[in-house]
Amino acid sequence: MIASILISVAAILLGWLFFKAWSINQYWKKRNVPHLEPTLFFGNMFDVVVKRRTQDEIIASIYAAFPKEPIVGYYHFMGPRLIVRDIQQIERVLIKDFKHFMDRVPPTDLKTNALNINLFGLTGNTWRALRTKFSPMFTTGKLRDMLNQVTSTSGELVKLLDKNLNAVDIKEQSSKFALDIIASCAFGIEPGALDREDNEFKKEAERAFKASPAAFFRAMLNISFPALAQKLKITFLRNSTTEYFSNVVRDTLNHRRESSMVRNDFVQLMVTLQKQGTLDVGKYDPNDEYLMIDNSAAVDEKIELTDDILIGQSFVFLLAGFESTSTAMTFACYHLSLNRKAQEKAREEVKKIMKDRPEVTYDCLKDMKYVDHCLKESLRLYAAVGSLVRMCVLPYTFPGTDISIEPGMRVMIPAYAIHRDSQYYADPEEFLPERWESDEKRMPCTYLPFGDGPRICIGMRFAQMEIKCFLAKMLMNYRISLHPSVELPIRLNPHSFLTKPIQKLVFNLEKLVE
Ligand code: HEM
Repeated sequence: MIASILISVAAILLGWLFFKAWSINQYWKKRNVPHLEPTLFFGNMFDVVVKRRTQDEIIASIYAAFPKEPIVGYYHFMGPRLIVRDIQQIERVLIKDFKHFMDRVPPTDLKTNALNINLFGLTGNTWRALRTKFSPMFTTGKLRDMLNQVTSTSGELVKLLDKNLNAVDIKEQSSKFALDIIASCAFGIEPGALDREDNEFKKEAERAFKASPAAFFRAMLNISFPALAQKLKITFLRNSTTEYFSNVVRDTLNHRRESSMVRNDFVQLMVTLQKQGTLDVGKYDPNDEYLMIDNSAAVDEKIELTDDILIGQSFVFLLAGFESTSTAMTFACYHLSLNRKAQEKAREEVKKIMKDRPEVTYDCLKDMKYVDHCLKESLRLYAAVGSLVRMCVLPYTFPGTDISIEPGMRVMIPAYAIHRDSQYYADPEEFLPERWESDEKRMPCTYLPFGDGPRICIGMRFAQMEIKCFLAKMLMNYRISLHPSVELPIRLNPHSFLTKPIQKLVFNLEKLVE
């Protein structure tokens, strides 16, 4: 008797679950929005789970399936979302109608975790107030001051690489380089300190970013079902990781305040910001304009810069700037190794600019135009973030369409697909740095490795400076070729949050002597 009641209850529950999943899958059909047929529970993301394709590759195939549609629907597991295909509509979402699409995620509980108070995840006016405070940290003047930390770390990198030139795992080496720079600039740790294998900071960072089924599950839950993740108290990172990094920044902040020590890094700028309430922008530079967001719609939100807020920002610089930068360095080496002519041309440029100069300066990097084009082209083909996300925060009707959305709807900008669309790039699959030589302006919002609009990557130029410095050192010191063991074409890892190859990219380095 009890068994049959239990079986009936289970059957009803199961039936309800299937009905719920089925009715979610009717969302776009009911609204007459074009979409591909989803599967129950997985929506259009089944291939991600079985590691067949990445989220961005799936989005690109949906993008390709509707060449005439400005906007299409899809299902991110059990969440209906939109993909904006049309460039003018994308420009509206990212820039012109930004006030409707200000956030990426729903507001989080800022009290439970200091690291939640960071620029990437913050919402609404709190984000805006903080972004305005932190933007001056990334102006040309401040980056120039920080270059020293980058160049001294790049010297260490060459010493490290010289020890073994065969089958070099560039991702591993560039990760050490990027981590050392972030540790030095955002956590106030001396450059080179991470060279020791037993370094605690390095161990913790490696643990935090290690790809594992548990990490994939935590990331998926937080991205796809943030409300559920909050309820279950499952965060992106383990509590021990949060505690460790919070303590490092807290100790550094206290030390800087108590001692007379001054260093050119983000920690110092944060201490000044906390003391004065603002940062001096310094000399006007047109390159800084991208940081000066339109604040006309901002409510004058007063934000007290507590230590927790500063900790959150140091941490997001690590979270947003470590893996993305080292992956971009690896992909740039990959493209240069397969395109020998481009590699030689880039090397000639670097050698010419660096002739009779002991060290790379900010102006040297600025003059390396071809290296810049190689980096731009590499990021076009493999942008670390292949799909930008915005959440609708005010009801919106896409102009010229019947598609209306309500707050809470996620809208995806398919950067990976746009970067490979022959409408915007001739021979889109080819690595052609020369395409960036012509000065004529590209259509807005067709090049998005750092996003666009008021929420564009705040660290864009810091990252470009760091990667160009890395490439300049690599080109001056080594001829780079792909190790014959690397299977081509490369495949992307569907279980990685960022665009990353599934196979290890290893290289042979030939030492160049002057
Ligand atoms: C190659 C390296 C990097 C790439 C490809 C990259 C890419 C991106 C992208 C695509 C976004 C989202 C933009 C949008 O939604 O429109 C973003 C946001 C962000 N990035 Fe980066 N990033 C890189 C390096 C860095 C570095 C080095 C830092 C810090 C030092 C950083 C800090 C941030 C922050 C704080 C945000 C959130 C900005 C906001 O919402 O106001 N990133 N990045």
